[in-house]
Amino acid sequence: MTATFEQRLDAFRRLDDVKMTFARRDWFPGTSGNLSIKIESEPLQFAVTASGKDKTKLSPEDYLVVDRDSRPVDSTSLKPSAETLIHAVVYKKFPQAGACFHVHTVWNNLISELYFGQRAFSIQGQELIKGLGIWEENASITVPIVENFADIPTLAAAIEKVITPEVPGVLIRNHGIYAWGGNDFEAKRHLEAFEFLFEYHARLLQLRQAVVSTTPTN
Ligand SMILES: CSC[C@@H](O)[C@@H](O)C(=O)COP(=O)(O)O
Ligand SMILES: [Zn+2]
Repeated sequence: MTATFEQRLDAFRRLDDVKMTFARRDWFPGTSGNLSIKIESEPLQFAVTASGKDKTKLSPEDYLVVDRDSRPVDSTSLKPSAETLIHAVVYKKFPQAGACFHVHTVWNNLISELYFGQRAFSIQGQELIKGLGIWEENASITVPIVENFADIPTLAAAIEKVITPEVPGVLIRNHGIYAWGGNDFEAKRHLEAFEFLFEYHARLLQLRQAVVSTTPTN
């Protein structure tokens, strides 16, 4: 069934809300980033940001609805995000996912470059890991990191291969993060938790370095 007018309006309003919250944090530099909310599972349809828009602004032409092949459901002059295929991969691999958000931040870019050699970033014993829905004591998480292939089908295939249901996110080297959740509230919480963990870890490394370089050796 095609998404109803009410379903679209609800998804677009939710996207507006998330978008403006992230925009206030400067999470969309240079028109980067894209957001989606699932509307229908069978057949898959989701609302996604239009490509190349200034995501710090609201306009009547910010979103469109696409199908499982990332094609617009309605006739429209809007182009779906260039990275819509990645959202589709997430929804197809994890049918329970209801929203997927992508941002480029300095912290996620730094972590993706620092740990690209291991193709993963791991962190343990941080309270904010609970923000990812992982409640065990002293939990550790591993976020996969993929190469930033310019060809989006290649990038989407690389992402499909490494994402797991345990950790709701993936880093793209020197590009950004995709995070998802059962709905927009959960996907936002996951993204915020990841960003906290990345910033904490990068700052910790900096501080340790500063302490080492100012500690007398004798
Ligand atoms: C302008 S830099 C960012 C783009 O290359 C891309 O990575 C991105 O996140 C936004 O693309 P978009 O097509 O607007 O969804
Ligand atoms: Zn991007």
